[in-house]
Amino acid sequence: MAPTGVRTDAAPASQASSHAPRVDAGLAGPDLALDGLSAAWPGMTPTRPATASVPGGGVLAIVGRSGIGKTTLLLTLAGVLPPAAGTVRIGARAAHRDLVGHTVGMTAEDAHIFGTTVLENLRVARGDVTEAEARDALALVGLGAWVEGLPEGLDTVLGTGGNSVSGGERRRLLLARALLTPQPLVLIDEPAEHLDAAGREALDAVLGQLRAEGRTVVIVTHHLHLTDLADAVVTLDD
Ligand SMILES: Nc1ncnc2c1ncn2[C@@H]1O[C@H](COP(=O)(O)OP(=O)(O)OP(=O)(O)O)[C@@H](O)[C@H]1O
Repeated sequence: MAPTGVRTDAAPASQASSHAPRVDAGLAGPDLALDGLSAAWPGMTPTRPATASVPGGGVLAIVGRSGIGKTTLLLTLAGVLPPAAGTVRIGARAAHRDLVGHTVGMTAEDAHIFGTTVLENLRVARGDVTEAEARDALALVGLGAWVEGLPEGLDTVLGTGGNSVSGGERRRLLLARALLTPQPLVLIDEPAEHLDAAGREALDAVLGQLRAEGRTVVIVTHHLHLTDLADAVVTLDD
C-alpha cells in the first residue's frame, strides 16, 4: 500500500446520551498514549508515525480511507501486532497481546454473529451476561422491540427460518456485545458500518454508556463525521 500520513486533532467530546447510563466505577479505563506509533503487517509499508493520547475515560478515533491501515493500527494498540516503530502505552504498560482479555476488549469489523441464540451471541462478550443485562444492552442499541418481536425472544436462534439478521441489526448486536465486554479499554472497528440515522443515535448511546462507566474507547472508521464523537483523532492519509 502507499505510504500513509497522520494528523492528530483535538475534537469536542460527544454530546450526552439521551439514555440514562449505568455507572460502574470498576471499569475505569487506562490512559492511552501513542508515541510515534507506526503499524504494519509483514511486507506492508508501515503507516506514518502517529502521536496522540487520551486520558482514561476518553475516546480516540482513528479515521482514514479504506485500506490505509486503520485496523492494522488498532491491532497494534491491542498488542496483537508489534509496533513497526514507536510505542503505545496503556496506563503504565506497553501494549501487549497478554492484555487482551483482561484489559483490552476488541470488537472486530468482521466479528461473527453465530447461528445460536441472541443471548448466547451476547455472552460471547462475557459468559455470565444476565437476561436483564442483555435486554438493557439491546434496548440501548435500539433492538429492544426487535428482540421482543422474535418468536422466542432472547432464546431465538439467529440465522434460521425468518430469524436472519440484517446488516444494521448485525452491527447493533455487535455494539451490544462491545457494551457488554468486561474490559476497561474497548476497541471497536467500524462501529457505524450499515447504520442508518437511528443507528448513529444508538452508537452515540453506546459511547455515552462506555464514557459513563469511565472506560477508554478507540473507534476505527472511514466515516469522517464520527470524529465529533471523539476527544482525540488520528487521521491516516496518503
Ligand atoms: N492479515 C494480513 N496480512 C497481511 N496484510 C494484511 C492483513 N490484513 C490486512 N492487510 C493489509 O494491510 C493493509 C491495511 O489494511 P487495514 O485493514 O489495516 O486497512 P483499513 O484502513 O482498516 O481498511 P478498511 O477501512 O477497508 O477496513 C491493506 O493493504 C491490507 O491488504
